[in-house]
Order: sequence, then structure tokens, then C-alpha cells
Amino acid sequence: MHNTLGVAVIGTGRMGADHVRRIDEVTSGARVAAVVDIDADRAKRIADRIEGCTAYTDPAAAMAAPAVDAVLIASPGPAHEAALLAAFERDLPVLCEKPLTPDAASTLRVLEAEQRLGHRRVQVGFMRRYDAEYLRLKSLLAGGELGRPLMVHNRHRNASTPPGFTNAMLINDSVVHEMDTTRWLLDQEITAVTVLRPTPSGNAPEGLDDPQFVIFETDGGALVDTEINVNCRFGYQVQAEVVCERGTARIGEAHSLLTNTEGRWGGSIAPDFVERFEEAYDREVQSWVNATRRGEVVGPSAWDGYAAAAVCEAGVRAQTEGRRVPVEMIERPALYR
Ligand SMILES: NC(=O)C1=CN([C@@H]2O[C@H](COP(=O)(O)OP(=O)(O)OC[C@H]3O[C@@H](n4cnc5c(N)ncnc54)[C@H](O)[C@@H]3O)[C@@H](O)[C@H]2O)C=CC1
Ligand SMILES: O=C1[C@@H](O)[C@H](O)[C@@H](O)[C@H](O)[C@H]1O
Repeated sequence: MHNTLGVAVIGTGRMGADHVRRIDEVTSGARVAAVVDIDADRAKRIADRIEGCTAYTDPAAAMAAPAVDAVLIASPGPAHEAALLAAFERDLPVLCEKPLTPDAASTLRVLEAEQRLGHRRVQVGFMRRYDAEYLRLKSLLAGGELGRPLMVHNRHRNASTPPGFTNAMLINDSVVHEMDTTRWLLDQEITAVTVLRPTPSGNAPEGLDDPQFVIFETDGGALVDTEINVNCRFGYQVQAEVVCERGTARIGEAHSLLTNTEGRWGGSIAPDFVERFEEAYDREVQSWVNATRRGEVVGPSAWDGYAAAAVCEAGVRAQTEGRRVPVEMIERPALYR
């Protein structure tokens, strides 16, 4: 491993390009040694802006380059499994954007491959675990002052969806964040999912039932609801209120500047996740780089990726079958205990 960690960023779209900028300008102890995209022009345009960075179209070729010590995967979910397995072939540390893979069977294959290596290599990009508000909420709940958590009310709103966004993606790409925050905040597993749908909003693109109302049951007896509303038009909002025996705690209301002016009171709403979670992504990537340079793996593991995928699978079935679906999960392997 080089003194400055040489990172190959795979996928240079919205998230990948932002992570390239982050590693190049914000993160310490790392540099972008390679970028990979099936769109060769896009990869070259990005590589040309960074000294010592080479563009590739094949992830495995980039991973074979001597300058590459670690891999950040930001290609679309269906491409993650192949990239993860290629990284394992070279025993390279990986930060993989969520979802780890888009279904439980492929996530299980990744989990098995990591176990064959005999040590953890993967951190999953559940960046809300690095958000200052979520961290304060986690520490309040862990302190026990509010008593046992009984319910969580989440709101997850996007201004609009990209073309081709499907009902399954609403669960696998969007609500997957609430699956992870629920498991992490409550330290409980999700045992069943129910999905209810109002009459779709007039903003919903053809074929997408938006918004939806997703309910989780947990093994600790808590109920968690999520309003997922991804074409709300007015901006990007992520809010959570935890109702406990001795009080409630709420985040995501005032993540902005509040102003009083000309008979009006209010603040602004972030346009998208890149802005709302900028500091969380910065902390996530810095934490990954620091741990990798120490030879450690920290943060959300492949097991967390698998657990979320198992809940996603139940969620998509609950959505299509219109009933409560229990979550089916394997026992947690020793590597992840
Ligand atoms: N943590 C978060 O808040 C967010 C995470 N994501 C995740 O980041 C990942 C990427 O999402 P976006 O940047 O929105 O997608 P995007 O569609 O903007 O970019 C994907 C890029 O990957 C390239 N690509 C496709 N297949 C490839 C392959 N096999 N090898 C290399 N490059 C390939 C595409 O040409 C494109 O440039 C997804 O896993 C997504 O779920 C996306 C948005 C927010
Ligand atoms: O991960 C993300 C996107 O993939 C997803 O499409 C959005 O709904 C989420 O808010 C965002 O955080």
C-alpha cells in the first residue's frame, strides 16, 4: 500500500464524480489513482482533470494497476457484484455505494466470497450513519435517557426521480436507507414489511406508484413507518422522529438557515442528497481512508448490506403482493459478529 492511498473509483456518474471530487479536494491521505466507466469518454474527461489518474473501462484492469490500493464502487447496483468479486480476487479494500447488490441472493454470494477471504474487506455506503444529526440521535438513544424506542416515523422525500425509476427501486434504492437507519439506531432486526399506497400523486411518472407508506416490524417490538415520496417537487427532505417511553427525539427539520423577513418565517430545503448529506459523505470517505491506511475495516459491513437486501426483498414482495411479508435472513456468520 502506498503512503497516500491510491483509490480506483468505479462509475463516474452522479455519485462517482462527486466522490472523485471529494477524494481529490477534501479527503486527506488518499488520491484518485484511477477512474473506471463503461462510458470511456466520461472516464477520460474526469481522469484528465487529475494528475496521475488513469481512465479505464474495465474495473478488473484498473484494480490490476500498481497505483491502485483500494476501490470505491459507485456504478449502478446491478454492476456491484462483479466489481466486488474482482476486488476480492486482489484482496483490495472496498467502499461500495448502497445497495451492496440489488437482491438478497447476489448479496449472499458477496458475503460468502468475503468469508472465503477470511477477513472483512467491505464498507457499505450507508452514509446516514455519518450524518451529524443521525449521530446525535443514535447517541441519545444509546444513552437510554428516553427509555425504550416504541415507534419511528420517517419521511424520505426527493424532488424528482431520474427516468426509469421503478416501484422496486423505490424500495431497493430509497427505502433501503431507512432499513439501515432502523437497524442501526434501534440495534434491532426488521422482521416484517407491509407497504400501503395512496392514490398516486399527479407528479408521479407513468408506472410509478408514488408516494408509498412502508411499515417495518422489528424483533424488539418497535413499529417503524416511512413516507417515501420521491417526486414531491419542493426539494430533498429526510426526517426521523423516534417515539420512546419517556419522550421523543426528532431530526431533519432545521437542516438549514432560518430567517425572519417581511412577515415570513422560514428556511430553505436542500435540492438533493448531494447537498443535504455532503458532510456525511465527507466523513464516510475520510473514515474509510483512515481505517484502510491503518489496515482496518470499520462502518457498515457486508452483513449490514445483506440484512438490508433481505428486508428489501420482503419489501418488494409486500409491494407487489399487497400483504405483510416476513423477512427471511440467514444466521449472522462468525466473521460479522
Ligand atoms: N448514498 C447515497 O445517498 C446515494 C447513493 N447512490 C448509489 O450510487 C451508485 C451510483 O448511482 P448514481 O451515481 O446515481 O448513478 P449514475 O447513473 O449517475 O452513474 C453511474 C455511472 O456508472 C457507469 N457504469 C455503469 N455500469 C458500469 C460498470 N459495469 N462499470 C463501470 N461503470 C459503470 C455509468 O456509465 C455511469 O457513468 C448506485 O449504487 C446508487 O444506489 C446514488 C445516489 C445517492
Ligand atoms: O441513495 C439515494 C438514491 O439512490 C435514491 O434514489 C434516493 O431516493 C435517496 O434519497 C438517495 O439517498
